[in-house]
Amino acid sequence: MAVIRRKNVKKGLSFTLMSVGASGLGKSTFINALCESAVFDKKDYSNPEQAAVEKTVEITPITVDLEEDGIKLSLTIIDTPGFGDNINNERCFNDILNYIEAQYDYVVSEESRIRRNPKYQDNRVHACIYFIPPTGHALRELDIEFMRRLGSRVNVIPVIAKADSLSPAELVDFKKRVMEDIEYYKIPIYNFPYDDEIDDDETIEENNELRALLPFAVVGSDDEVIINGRRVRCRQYPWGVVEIDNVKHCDFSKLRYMLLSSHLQDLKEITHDILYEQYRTEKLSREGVVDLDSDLPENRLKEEQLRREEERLRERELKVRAELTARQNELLAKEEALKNLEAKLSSQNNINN
Ligand SMILES: Nc1nc2c(ncn2[C@@H]2O[C@H](COP(=O)(O)OP(=O)(O)OP(=O)(O)O)[C@@H](O)[C@H]2O)c(=O)[nH]1
Repeated sequence: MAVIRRKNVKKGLSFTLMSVGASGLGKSTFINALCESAVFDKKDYSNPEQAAVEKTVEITPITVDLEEDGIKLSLTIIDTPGFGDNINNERCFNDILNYIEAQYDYVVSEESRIRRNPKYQDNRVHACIYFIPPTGHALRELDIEFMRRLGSRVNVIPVIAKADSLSPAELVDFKKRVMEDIEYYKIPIYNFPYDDEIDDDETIEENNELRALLPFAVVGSDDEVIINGRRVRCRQYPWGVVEIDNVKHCDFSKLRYMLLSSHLQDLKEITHDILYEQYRTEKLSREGVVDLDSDLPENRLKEEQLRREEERLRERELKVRAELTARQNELLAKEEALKNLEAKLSSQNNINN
C-alpha cells in the first residue's frame, strides 16, 4: 500500500467511487454519511407510488470537495440505479459496466493523441462499493454474477448493507459464508494485497486487519443526535442507538478511513497499473494492434522458459534440503544408538568387575 505522496498534498487529491447494489439497500444514505453532508436528498418512502418514482434511476456522477487529515480531496461519487426489482437485470448491469469501460476508452484515446486536450479529465472509477443484502444466508446468484463481472474492471469492495438487521453472531456467520462464496466462485475483489518482501510490518498488519473485516458491515443514517456533547450520526431504535462511527457497532469508520485516506493511493494505482492496463491490452488486441515490445511470441516463450527454469531450481532446492534434513536425522539417530550401546557396555563391565 502506498502512502499519500507529498507532492499531491498541496494540489489536493481526486478519487472516484461508485456504489452498486439492489434498490433500497442504503446506497445513497451511505454516500451521505461518507461525505458527512446531504449529497443525495432523503427520499420519501411513506407513499408507495412516490417511493417507486424517487428511486435512483440513472448513473449520476456528483463531485464533492472534502478535507481528510488536512488534505483536500475532490471525491466523485457515482450512484447507480438500484437493481433487483427487475426480472432481467442484464440492462442495468451493462449500463454500469459500459460506464466504467467508457472512462477507460477516454483515457486510451487521450493517450494516443498527438496534442493533449488541456481540459482532459480522468474519470476512471477507482473503487466500487458493492452492497450485499443482509439476508444472513449466503451470496445470491445475482451478487455472485455482478461482483464477478465487475471485479475484472474495478476494485470491488463488498459490504453488508444495513448490518444493524443482523445480531453480532449472525453477522460473524454471514461474513464467513460470504467470504467462502467469494473464494469458491473466484470473485476478484479488492482484498488488501501486500508484498511480504517490499511492504513494512505495519502495512502488512494493517492490511491483514482490514482483510479480516471483509465484507465490511455498514450501517448508514442521515440523522444526527447529541451524545455526551458530541454530534453523532446514528440510527435510533426503541431499544438503543446504533452509532455508525462506532467500531463496536459497525465497520463504517474503518471503511471510510481506508477509502479516503490509507488506501486511496493503492486503489488508484491498481486501477491504473492493473485494471486499466488489462482493459487497454484487451481492447487493442481486439482491434488487431500488436505491442511490439512485450507481446511478441518469442518474448513470451523466453519468459515462460525462464519461469519454468526458476520453478525447476526451486523444486531441486527443496528436494536437496529435504534429503539433507533426512540424513542429519539419520546421523542423530545413529549417534543416539551408539551412546546407548556404550552406556550398556560400561554398565556390563562394571557388573563383571
Ligand atoms: N436499518 C437500516 N436502514 C437503512 C440503513 N441505511 C439506509 N437505510 C434506510 O433504507 C432506506 C433506503 O435507503 P436509500 O439510501 O435511499 O437506499 P438506495 O440504495 O439509495 O435506494 P435506491 O435509490 O432505490 O437504489 C431509507 O429509509 C434509509 O433510511 C441502514 O444501515 N440500516
